[in-house]
Amino acid sequence: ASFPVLSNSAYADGPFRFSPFSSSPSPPSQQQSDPPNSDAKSAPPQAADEQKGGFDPESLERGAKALREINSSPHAKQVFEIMRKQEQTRLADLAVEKAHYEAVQSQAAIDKQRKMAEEQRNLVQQQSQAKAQMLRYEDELARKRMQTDNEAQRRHNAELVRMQEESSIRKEQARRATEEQIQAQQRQTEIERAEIERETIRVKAMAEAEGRAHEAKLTEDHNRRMLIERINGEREKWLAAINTTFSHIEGGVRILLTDRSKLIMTVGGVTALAAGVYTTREGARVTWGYINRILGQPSLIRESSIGKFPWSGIISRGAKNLRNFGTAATAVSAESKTKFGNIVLHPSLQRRIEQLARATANTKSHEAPFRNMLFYGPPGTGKTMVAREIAQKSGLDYAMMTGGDVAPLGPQAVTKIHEIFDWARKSKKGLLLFIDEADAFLCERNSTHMSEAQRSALNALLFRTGDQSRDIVLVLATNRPGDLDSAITDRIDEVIEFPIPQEEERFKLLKLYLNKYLGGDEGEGDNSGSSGGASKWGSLFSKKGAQKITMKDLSDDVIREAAQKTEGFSGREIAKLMASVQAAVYGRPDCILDSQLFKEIVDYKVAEHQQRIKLASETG
Ligand SMILES: Nc1ncnc2c1ncn2[C@@H]1O[C@H](COP(=O)(O)OP(=O)(O)OP(=O)(O)O)[C@@H](O)[C@H]1O
Repeated sequence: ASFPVLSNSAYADGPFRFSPFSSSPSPPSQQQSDPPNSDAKSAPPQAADEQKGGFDPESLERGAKALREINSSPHAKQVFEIMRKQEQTRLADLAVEKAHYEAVQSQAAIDKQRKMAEEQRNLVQQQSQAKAQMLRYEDELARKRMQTDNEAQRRHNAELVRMQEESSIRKEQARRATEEQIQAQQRQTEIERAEIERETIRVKAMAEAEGRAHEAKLTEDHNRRMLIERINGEREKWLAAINTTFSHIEGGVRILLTDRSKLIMTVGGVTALAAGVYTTREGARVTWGYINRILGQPSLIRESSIGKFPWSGIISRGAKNLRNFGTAATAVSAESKTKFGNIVLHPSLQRRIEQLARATANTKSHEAPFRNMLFYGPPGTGKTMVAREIAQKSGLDYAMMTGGDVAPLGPQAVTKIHEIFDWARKSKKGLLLFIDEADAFLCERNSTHMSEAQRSALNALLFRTGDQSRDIVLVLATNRPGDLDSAITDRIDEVIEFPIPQEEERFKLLKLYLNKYLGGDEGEGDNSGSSGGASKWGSLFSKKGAQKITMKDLSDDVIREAAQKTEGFSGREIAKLMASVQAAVYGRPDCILDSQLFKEIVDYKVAEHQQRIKLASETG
């Protein structure tokens, strides 16, 4: 059996594909029945194609021919072998191609796996990130919760502390109230005891007095009888004298009425006498007013070192003032004279005041213009005292007036202000004019409370103090420096504040007034105000021979404790406190001042001070 063998090219090129191992070529019948040289061969190709249904048999023919040639060839076996090898090669190529495709496929699978793994990794990473974020968030939440808890705890603790403090304050207040009540009761008991003792003494004294009164009554009766007898004798004597006188007058009047010329002379003489008396009296009054105005001290001046009249200084006051104030030269030279023994101030303030006093005293000798001063501070801190002392120590003449005196003068105020300055010029030493309560008439000119007269007075003062003066030092004292007119403050060279005394100053003040009021040192220093009054009473009692005050266990520690307690007290309040201590001691029969009584009065005064501040803050 022969196999149709196709060449490779024929196999590839032919329009037919058929297996090289098919049992018979197709269609053989047709191949045989249609020889290549038939009529159709001569027909045009298109028509032939149409006859064969589009099939081209030429390639088959060529294939068959080639097969025949191969079959007939002696190398058919080799050809066949080659074909088989070609086929094997082709199969091997296909296998390679398949392997290649498989390799590509497995590469794609690997890529896919890698991609999946990467996606997996990304997913895991994202998950871990989300988890970390969640953990962070939870941590943050926990921290915030902790902070909130801490804050709440802190608030709670603070609330607890506040409540504890309030409760302790309440307890302290209750304790103080109880103590005060006990002390008040003790004081009341003591007062009642003293009252009873006084009553007993009074009853005794009354019994004695009754005996003495009875005796005196008997003596008085006797005296009265004697007196009546003497008066009767005198009366008779006088009646006789009057009768005689009237009989004489009657005679004279009768003569006058009968004699016309004598009557005219008498009437004329009496009229002339009356006119003379009247004229003389009125003339003297006018002349005195004139002299007073020209030479006398202005009525606004309350206190002055210059005598009221030029001659009065020689007689009494002038001599005393001369002794007190001396000349400027002696005042300057004596260092001790600028020490302010009776005034307790902060050391720096004290130094400044002493220096000012020295400077003021020396100004006149150097013929320099004087420097005006303003003292301000809370009431009772020693402004007036210091001004008075500076005036005294500086060796100048001094005069004091009060701002409150100006307003009542009305329209006359302007004249009075000018009078003061004219009068001040007469001083040869120079004059320190101290105006206390200066804000009373030197307040802001725009103020609605200011009357027209006050405004004019202020203008007059501004006019007189316009230039630097070599004759007058103006010292103003006020509690309200802010109220002063700006033109007034413009004329001030030295502004000094007087603060409330500190603990050390309070200690010194307490000691000073303890000595002054209770230590027998009562005659000296400033006696103005209520404190001064108390001092006078103290000396009055001792002069009358009352029991002397005895001090018991009143150490510096007790006084220092009082100084600590009296925080916020002014100098005046401390002076008054010591005056109260003095009064309490005199209220006791034994006149003993012990630390307990002292502490009681201090506590009482401190409570009073607090109460006053409370009231002031409530009303103000
Ligand atoms: N620094 C002080 N040293 C000693 N005593 C003082 C002092 N301050 C006040 N006092 C006492 O207080 C009283 C009143 O003082 P002073 O009149 O000088 O006060 P002030 O400041 O002028 O008060 P106000 O503004 O009310 O006039 C004095 O008489 C004195 O007893």
